[in-house]
Amino acid sequence: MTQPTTERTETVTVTEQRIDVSGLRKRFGATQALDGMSFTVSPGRVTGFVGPNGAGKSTTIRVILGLDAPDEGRALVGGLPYRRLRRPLRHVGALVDAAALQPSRTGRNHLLWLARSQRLPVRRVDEVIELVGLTGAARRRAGGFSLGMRQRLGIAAAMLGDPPVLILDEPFNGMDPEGIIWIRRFLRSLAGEGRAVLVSSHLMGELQGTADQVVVVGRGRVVADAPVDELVAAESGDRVQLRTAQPAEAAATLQRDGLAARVADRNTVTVTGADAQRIVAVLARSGVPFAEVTSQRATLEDVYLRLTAGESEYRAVLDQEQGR
Ligand SMILES: Nc1ncnc2c1ncn2[C@@H]1O[C@H](COP(=O)(O)OP(=O)(O)OP(=O)(O)O)[C@@H](O)[C@H]1O
Repeated sequence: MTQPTTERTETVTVTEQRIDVSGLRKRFGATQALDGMSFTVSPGRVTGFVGPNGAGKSTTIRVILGLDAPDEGRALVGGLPYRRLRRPLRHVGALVDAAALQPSRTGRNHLLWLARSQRLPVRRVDEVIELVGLTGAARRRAGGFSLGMRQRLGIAAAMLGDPPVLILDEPFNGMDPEGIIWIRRFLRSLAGEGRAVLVSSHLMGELQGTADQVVVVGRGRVVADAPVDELVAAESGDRVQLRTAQPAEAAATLQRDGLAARVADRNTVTVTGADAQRIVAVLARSGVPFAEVTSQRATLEDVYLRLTAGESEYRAVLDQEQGR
């Protein structure tokens, strides 16, 4: 029997919604915390949100969640400012301060209280407890939870309303290695379900395996906003390292073939702008011996350090100009 063509697939579970941050400015006394912050968090993607201390990440998240009002600009979730969402937990789940708990309450009671206050079904509480792997601990007092367990409880709270948009501020904090692996998979599965996920972090390594897109911020504005793969590929710049007992001959041979090769040390040559295959072919033809040819791939950490080092220099120059 043929299936009716109108039958809906079961994998689509959430409506697609995005976060739009545009031209946010916010001043605290003499500090310009946000200075034209603009970016989008798209559905079906994990977007990393990174930057040095004081760059404006938390302030941006607070503005998106309606906890701070911007002086200028706007932040929309699914096209609406947070304060206009009728049942906010159904639209956006957030982990902002995992320590904010009533310590005498059990983990489960904390979630029950939240669910009731937002008129969410009570059965959802046990679902999210299982989802974050807290089944064994949920009936214990939250005051005795480790930071990693509090993070899981905070993520459970964020998931209560089954929201299409998730905002997690430093979710890797306090997680043990097993917890980090769990959260990476969890974030990927949220994006796989079509949710828009914004994750702030200082751990670039974690984001490289997890985020599709990264928004790097400094001094209250966006410094870079690009797919992780693109940033890493651009940083890597087709750099290949060659191990050889005859570096001078190898470099000269490669240069004669039009390649940008230079001797790095007594048994290493670095080549840019060519792939390993071409380098091996040139050397094999000329008969110069070599031991190893390795493509050098940059990490997201390299990208981040370069981008934010620029920010620090800018800050130093600016501070000097302003006589600080
Ligand atoms: N309530 C406040 N009152 C005064 N200054 C504030 C307030 N909140 C933030 N700031 C300042 O605004 C700037 C941006 O801070 P924010 O916490 O948003 O940065 P961040 O990128 O989240 O930093 P971190 O990585 O350290 O959490 C900082 O200089 C901070 O000191």
